[in-house]
Amino acid sequence: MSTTVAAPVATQTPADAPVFSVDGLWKVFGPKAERVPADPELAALSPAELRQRTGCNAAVRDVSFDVRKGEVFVVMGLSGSGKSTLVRCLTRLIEPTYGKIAIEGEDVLGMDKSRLRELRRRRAAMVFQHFGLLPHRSVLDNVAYGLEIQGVGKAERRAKAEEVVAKVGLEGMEQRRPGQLSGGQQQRVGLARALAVDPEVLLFDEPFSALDPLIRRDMQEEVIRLHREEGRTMVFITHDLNEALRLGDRIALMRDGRIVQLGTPEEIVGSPADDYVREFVRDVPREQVMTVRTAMRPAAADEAGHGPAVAPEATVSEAIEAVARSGCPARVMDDGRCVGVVDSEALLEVVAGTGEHGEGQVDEPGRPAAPAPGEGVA
Ligand SMILES: Nc1ncnc2c1ncn2[C@@H]1O[C@H](COP(=O)(O)OP(=O)(O)OP(=O)(O)O)[C@@H](O)[C@H]1O
Repeated sequence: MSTTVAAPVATQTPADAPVFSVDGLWKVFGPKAERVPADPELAALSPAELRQRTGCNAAVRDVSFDVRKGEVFVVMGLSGSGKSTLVRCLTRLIEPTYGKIAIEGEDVLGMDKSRLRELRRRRAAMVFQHFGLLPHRSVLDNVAYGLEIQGVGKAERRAKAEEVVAKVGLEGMEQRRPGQLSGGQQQRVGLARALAVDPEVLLFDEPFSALDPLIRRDMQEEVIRLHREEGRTMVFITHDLNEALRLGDRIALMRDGRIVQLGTPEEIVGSPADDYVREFVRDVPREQVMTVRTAMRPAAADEAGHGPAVAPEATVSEAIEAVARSGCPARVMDDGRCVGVVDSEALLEVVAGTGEHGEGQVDEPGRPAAPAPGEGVA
């Protein structure tokens, strides 16, 4: 049995607190696991050396990050990098070995059983890869299940279940059993069940990896739509880089239990923190991820008044289209003001990954190309 060592969590008011705040988190499996984070020499060993010396496996190693309200926070990495362990630690489905976790400023490691139950049932709902549906219950009853175990009355939970079933596009299927649904539809039921309890944060553990590519794409669109419409905070595990880039506001890229880089898709693709990340993102079509901010230069006097307009968050790919159509540089317009221009040369440099903009210089003040201190290379 490992002992959890909980250091005190700073008090923050819910309004300004991140949804999750994780600080120096470790999960070590194996005998006397707690000695590993406590001993700098053991903590510094490679995974293989650690296993050899202690028989322990450090699945999560000294990880720190915040999940901000309303963002889609993606945890990405290859198989075995520690994604599931990390996300399960957030609600103590796996008991962390060392570190601090807070949800909206409340210390998770100090929660008693009933508070923890409340956390898992109401505040941080999980959507799993294997949908975990009850086979003999209808879609509606499966969706209402989370409310039922909370003790919500029948009429109220039925009304809520009907509402979320419609929200995820399963209208007309309320009375079917899970076995009468396709994989994608079953995953929608899983999603609806999590949404029904109206959680502060949805935790997705590789929910779409068993789905075929087209249905997977559909479900990703669904998540994006729900996020846009509801602004719900989401933590999303995936080993698929394209999925991470499509869904993530920010991505934590894990390797051997550590976060090797934490940043926006643009930061990760444009400014990889090390050779591992660079290799990881090598084949990403940069023009679909990088925004025009990367390629922007100040407008000359005769450029500010004409030319196609693009938004600062437009992708390089969109700007290429605008420039190609008009034959002149595009103006980057923010709130009706021209904040710079992008010409074909700078745009092509982003695509090729060469020149001044090759590694994602983000010119705008306050938007560093490199991850912010304490957030980047762990
Ligand atoms: N109960 C356990 N006992 C011992 N080692 C474990 C246990 N659970 C996970 N591990 C190890 O911890 C490491 C991280 O596992 P984890 O499942 O978190 O990785 P993952 O990135 O989610 O992988 P996948 O994408 O394959 O699910 C792996 O080396 C795994 O073998």
